[in-house]
Amino acid sequence: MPVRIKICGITSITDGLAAADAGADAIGLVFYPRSPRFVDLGHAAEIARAMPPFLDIVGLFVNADAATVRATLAAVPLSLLQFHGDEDEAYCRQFDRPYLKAARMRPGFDLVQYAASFPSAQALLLDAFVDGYGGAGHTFDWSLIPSGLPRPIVLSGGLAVDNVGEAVRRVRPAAVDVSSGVEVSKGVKDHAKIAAFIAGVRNADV
Ligand SMILES: O=C(O)c1ccccc1N[C@@H]1O[C@H](COP(=O)(O)O)[C@@H](O)[C@H]1O
Repeated sequence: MPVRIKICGITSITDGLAAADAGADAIGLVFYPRSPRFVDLGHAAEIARAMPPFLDIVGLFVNADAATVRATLAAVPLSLLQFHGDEDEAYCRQFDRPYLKAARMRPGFDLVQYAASFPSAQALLLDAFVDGYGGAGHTFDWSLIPSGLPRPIVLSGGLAVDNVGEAVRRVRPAAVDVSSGVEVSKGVKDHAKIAAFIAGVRNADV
C-alpha cells in the first residue's frame, strides 16, 4: 500500500483543492482554538463541502469537550478524528468514528505501552514533544520508534520537502502528515511545496 499523505492545517478552499490536486489523500482541519490554523465551524463546513470525493477530511482536536466534538461532527463532514492532546481511550472511542491518537515523542517515552492503551485507534500519529501540543515544525529522533508496534504509524513533526524522503525510507510509516513544512506562513499553504512534498514521498516509497 502506498504511503498515505495528509496535508494538515488547511484554512482555505484554495489550499484544500491544491492539496487534493497534488495527490494528497487527506486534509486536516484544526479545531483547536489556540492554533493559528484554527477554523470555525462555518468556514470548516464550506471547505469540506468544496473538496472532491474520496478525499479524507480529518478534524484535529486538543483536549476538546466531547460536546464540542459532537457539534463539529454535526456541522462538518469529517471522515476521521485526530486527537492531539491528553485524551484517553474511552474519550476517543465515544464518537464511533475512526481516529488517530497523537503521541508526543521524546527520550524515555514508552510508545509500546502508549499504543497498548489505545487499542481502538486506527493509527498512532507520532509528533515531536513541544511546548504546546503540535504544529510546531519540530522533528524528533526517529530512532526512538520501536519496531513491531501493534498499530500503523502516521509520521509527523517537522516533515518538509528536504527530509520527507529520508523519513519514508527510514521509518516506513503507513502515512505522513505535514503542516508547517508546506506553508508560506502559519495557516497559508505554499502550493509548490505541497507538490514537491508529495513527489518526495512518492519517489522514496518504492
Ligand atoms: O497544526 C496545528 O496548529 C496543531 C496545533 C495543535 C496540535 C497539533 C497541530 N498540528 C499537527 O502537528 C503535527 C506536526 O505538525 P508540523 O508539520 O510539525 O507543523 C501534525 O500532525 C499536525 O497535524
